[in-house]
Formats: sequence, C-alpha cells, structure tokens
Amino acid sequence: MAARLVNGRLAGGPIEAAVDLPRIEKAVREILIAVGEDPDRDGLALTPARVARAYAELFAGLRVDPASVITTSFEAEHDELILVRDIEVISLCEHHLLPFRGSAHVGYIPGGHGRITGLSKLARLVEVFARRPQVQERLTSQVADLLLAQLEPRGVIVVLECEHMCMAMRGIQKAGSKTITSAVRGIFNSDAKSRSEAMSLILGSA
Ligand SMILES: Nc1nc2c(ncn2[C@@H]2O[C@H](COP(=O)(O)OP(=O)(O)OP(=O)(O)O)[C@@H](O)[C@H]2O)c(=O)[nH]1
Ligand SMILES: [Zn+2]
Repeated sequence: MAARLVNGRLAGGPIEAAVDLPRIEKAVREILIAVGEDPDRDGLALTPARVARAYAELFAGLRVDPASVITTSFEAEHDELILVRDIEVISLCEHHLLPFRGSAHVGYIPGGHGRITGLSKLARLVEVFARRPQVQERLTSQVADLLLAQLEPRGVIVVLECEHMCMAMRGIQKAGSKTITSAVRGIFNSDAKSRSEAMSLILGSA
C-alpha cells in the first residue's frame, strides 16, 4: 500500500522511515551548540528529539506518491468550474526552512472524457506537496500538473496567497506582505473569459 498522509503523519508506511531521526537529532544538537546554547540544560535536553519528530511530520510529503492521493474519481456530470477556495496551506521555504502560510484555491473544469474527484482530494494534494521543502511557485504548479495528468480536465487553475516568514522574521523583515502565485493550464490559458471568471471567484469579487 502506498504511504498516505493522515493528519500530517505518514500512514501505511513506517513513520521511522519518514526521515533519519537520529541524524536530525545530532544535527540539531550541533546547531544549539553553534548558536551558543547549552543543549544539555533542562529545557533543551529533549529538543533535538522533538525537532526530529517535527521534521518527520513537516517533510512527510516527500515519501508520498502524489498520484496515490486521488483514490476516488467519478464520471463527470458537470462540465463547468469546480473550485475549492481557501484551503489552508503551510509549507517550509527551501531557502531558509522557515514557514510560509496562507491559502490555496484549486479549480478545474472536467473534460469530455474526464473525471471528477472528491473535493477533499484537492486539499490532500496541496498537503502532500506542501510537506516538502518548497518554493511557492513550484508548489502551485505541482498541484496544477498533477490534477491535469490524473483527471484530464479541460482546464486547471491554482492560486496560492502566502506570507513568508523568511521575509517577516529576518532579512528584509517586512511582515504582512503576501505573495500570489498562479498556475493555469488548458482552457484557462487559451480562454481569457474563463480565466477571469475563475479569478473573480477565487479573489472573492464575484
Ligand atoms: N521565488 C521564491 N523566492 C522565495 C521563496 N521563499 C523564499 N524566497 C526567497 O529566496 C531568496 C533567497 O535569496 P538569497 O539571496 O539566496 O538568500 P538571503 O541572503 O537569505 O536573502 P534575503 O532573504 O534577501 O536576506 C530570498 O529572496 C527569499 O525571499 C519562494 O517560495 N519563492
Ligand atoms: Zn525563505
């Protein structure tokens, strides 16, 4: 059975195989020493092990085959837009391993011979790709491309709006800025009217 994500944890595959826990523990201990902390003091003694378990959850998506997410699909009796808006997304940027978080909006128009899938599968797909070291652009297009390949829809549109902690907590230190990325495929590329209708629904202006 392929590994699946259940509440952020790997199921159907051994959790200890998700990441190399002892190696992360060792590395975190080294980081604590390098920043001038005492890794053996009371509050920190269990921290390397905690961080290792946290990384097992945060990167569990690396061990999941995204193609296994869409387990149910049905014959399409609907040939217009299906959109799930405001899917919570939290990922880690691959440059600083700091979180970025916000919303994903995932829509598609089923194809002539295409299939539709359960609505929750769209959110599960976002989750699998988010639980990897990411850049927002790649996360956005991975969701779009997987849906395109699996459901053969007439079009796919994915929009992410996220705030990046690496821009808020450090570096330029601009909290509150939002990065918006989109990936449009099929009819949404060729037909400006379909695209702008979907965009207005996504941005809440329709
Ligand atoms: N395109 C893109 N950039 C990202 C994402 N997450 C973080 N970044 C950016 O990645 C860049 C890495 O830039 P570098 O110059 O290599 O690293 P840095 O010196 O830490 O950069 P500063 O953040 O500007 O201090 C930064 O500009 C981040 O804002 C993302 O999802 N997509
Ligand atoms: Zn970053």
